[in-house]
Amino acid sequence: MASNKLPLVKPITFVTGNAKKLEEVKMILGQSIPFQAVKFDLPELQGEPEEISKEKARIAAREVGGPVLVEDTCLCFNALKGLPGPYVKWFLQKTGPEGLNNMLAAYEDKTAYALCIFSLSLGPDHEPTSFEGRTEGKIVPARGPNDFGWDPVFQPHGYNLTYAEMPKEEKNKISHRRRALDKLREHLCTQYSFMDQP
Ligand SMILES: Nc1ncnc2c1ncn2[C@H]1C[C@H](O)[C@@H](COP(=O)(O)OP(=O)(O)OP(=O)(O)O)O1
Ligand SMILES: [Mg+2]
Repeated sequence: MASNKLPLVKPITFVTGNAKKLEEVKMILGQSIPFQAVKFDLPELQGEPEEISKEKARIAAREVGGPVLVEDTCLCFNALKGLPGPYVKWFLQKTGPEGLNNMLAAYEDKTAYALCIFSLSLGPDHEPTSFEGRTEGKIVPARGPNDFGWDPVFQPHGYNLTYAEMPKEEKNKISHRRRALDKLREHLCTQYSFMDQP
């Protein structure tokens, strides 16, 4: 029976400058989607999270000349109307996780959400499609190993542990990145069939 899925030349190239991010994506996707990784620090626009992610995908598709996947992560404080959001990387570099917690000292509301937006582009002439995952939680004084970003100060709702204190498998079951990747996997598996390079 003829399949009505679109052919997609594999693998998709995941472009990121962040080795830890790549590690999580590999753990979550396993063998379900054929992809390879390229280490490249893509320039990032200022603006709304989805547009930042899509623009990274457009640039990556031009660089790679084929199907690419990129991701942009935001940490959004409700008391600050969503800031630092996509700029959390630069806040973190200057202040460390503890500085992020201190930023909320003046506010009663410590709630926050982690937002992850993957963008898939099939190539330089294609408009990217985005997949968003969001996990609600709150910002707490840092606890747990400080080896990935703001993990020590983010405690997801329903847990007594921060992302940093949770076993990796547990974090990857509920994380913003997991939720976004579930949507991406569903999209790829229902719309495309993977084929080898001609
Ligand atoms: N799951 C996570 N847990 C904790 N910190 C994270 C997580 N994901 C990302 N971060 C950190 C890393 C960065 O400091 C910031 C997100 O910025 P972002 O631009 O998405 O990453 P990046 O610049 O390190 O990689 P990329 O090259 O893919 O853009 O949040
Ligand atoms: Mg980045």
